[in-house]
Amino acid sequence: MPDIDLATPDLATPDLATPELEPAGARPVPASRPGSSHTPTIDQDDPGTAGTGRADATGSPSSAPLLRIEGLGVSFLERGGIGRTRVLDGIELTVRPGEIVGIVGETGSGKTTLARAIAGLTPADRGQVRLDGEDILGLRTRARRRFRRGGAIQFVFQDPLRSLDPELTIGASIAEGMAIAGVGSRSERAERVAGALTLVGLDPAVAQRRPAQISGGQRQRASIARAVVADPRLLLCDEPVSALDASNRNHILILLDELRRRLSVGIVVISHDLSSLAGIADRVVVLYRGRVVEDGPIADVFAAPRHPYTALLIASAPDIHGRNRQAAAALRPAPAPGIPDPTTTTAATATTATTASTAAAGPTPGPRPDARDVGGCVFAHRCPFATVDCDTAPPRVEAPGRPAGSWISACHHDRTWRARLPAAGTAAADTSAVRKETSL
Ligand SMILES: Nc1ncnc2c1ncn2[C@@H]1O[C@H](COP(=O)(O)OP(=O)(O)OP(=O)(O)O)[C@@H](O)[C@H]1O
Repeated sequence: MPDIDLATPDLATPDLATPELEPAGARPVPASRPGSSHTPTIDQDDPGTAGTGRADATGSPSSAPLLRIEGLGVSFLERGGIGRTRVLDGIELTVRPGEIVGIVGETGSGKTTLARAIAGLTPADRGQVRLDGEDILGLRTRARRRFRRGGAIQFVFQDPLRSLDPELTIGASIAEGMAIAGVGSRSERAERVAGALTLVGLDPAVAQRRPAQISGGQRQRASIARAVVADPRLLLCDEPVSALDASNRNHILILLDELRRRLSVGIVVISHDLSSLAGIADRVVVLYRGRVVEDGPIADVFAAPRHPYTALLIASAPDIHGRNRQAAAALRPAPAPGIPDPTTTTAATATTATTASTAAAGPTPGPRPDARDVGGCVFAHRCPFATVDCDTAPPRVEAPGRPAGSWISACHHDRTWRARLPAAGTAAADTSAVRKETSL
């Protein structure tokens, strides 16, 4: 069995305690969310899944969806104002309470646009985004304002200074949303700020400091405190750890894992770092050129990807599969003009590809149309295994033997493409030894 370790070594380190954050279970569990009347249901005997509503090992849902996205499409006006560029198309996504869902994909694949569309910050052309059953895209102006003020969806950014004003104390930044919404008295707000700081592993005295007076890791905790003080149901984290050093990165990942358990909050994490996601996420959604190409339990997807693009992405991630470069080569066709290598594109080249309306010749004989224009697989134009079906039929293939909807691949050939890999690539592409480190 190949010796492939998906876990970031630090994530497996048993000593999780830092002056800022004690190990899960060591701190007294708060009686409620900060400032909330909700009481989290935490079973201390089962810290892995208790009270979270997480998908179980087979991927079957253990509670009703918190977030349900159906047929979401987003486009932007092209420069010059003529025509629109499709950035997201037909997105389907589900997040359950207490579940962490990772979103991965190359630069320009639409990850941030998806998060912004969920939060209503970027308008959608079509589709539905339901939070606890409520169609939040369909809200009219006043209702939408009320919904936003309610703070049910909160962002955590890569740069905490996007949510922490450098001129304000940490406490004032955390309390800002409550102050604007007129929530509670000054002292009640201060109490909630202290509760939120404690929840994220910071001393409440940090409230008196300014962002420049605390470390980068503490700033990211403070920005998470700002998010959780609003008692959110959904956290959207856009590259929350990519600006941090390895130690702080792990502490923030552990914190997110704790928060989903303690608060039953659903968490969407956008990340380029597949190994970080492997440590905490339940599910992974793989985006390519604005479409979901695979969506399933992260350990299963990373162990045996069903879509060739997912396989390429995983095989090309040196932090996961440094030894799998051969497999990446086997999965990667000769690049066609104008079509980026999904694992090496820059933002600029990805944009060019996203706006390209036709693709040049693919690896199979003859020129292929861009399948996006005819409803086929978005990867078909550069997939070594594509057939004519891939250019036209919209694929949505369930994993055999799994509950419906638990593991979807947008590949007609998900059961056969692996057998067509060259022998050298097949051996290296055998990712069955990949394991999800669950030592958190
Ligand atoms: N406001 C906008 N107007 C026009 N095009 C946009 C706008 N926002 C994003 N785009 C385009 O949409 C595409 C997807 O961008 P997005 O930022 O969602 O990708 P991403 O997957 O998050 O990329 P990255 O990993 O680099 O953050 C890109 O081609 C981008 O240039």
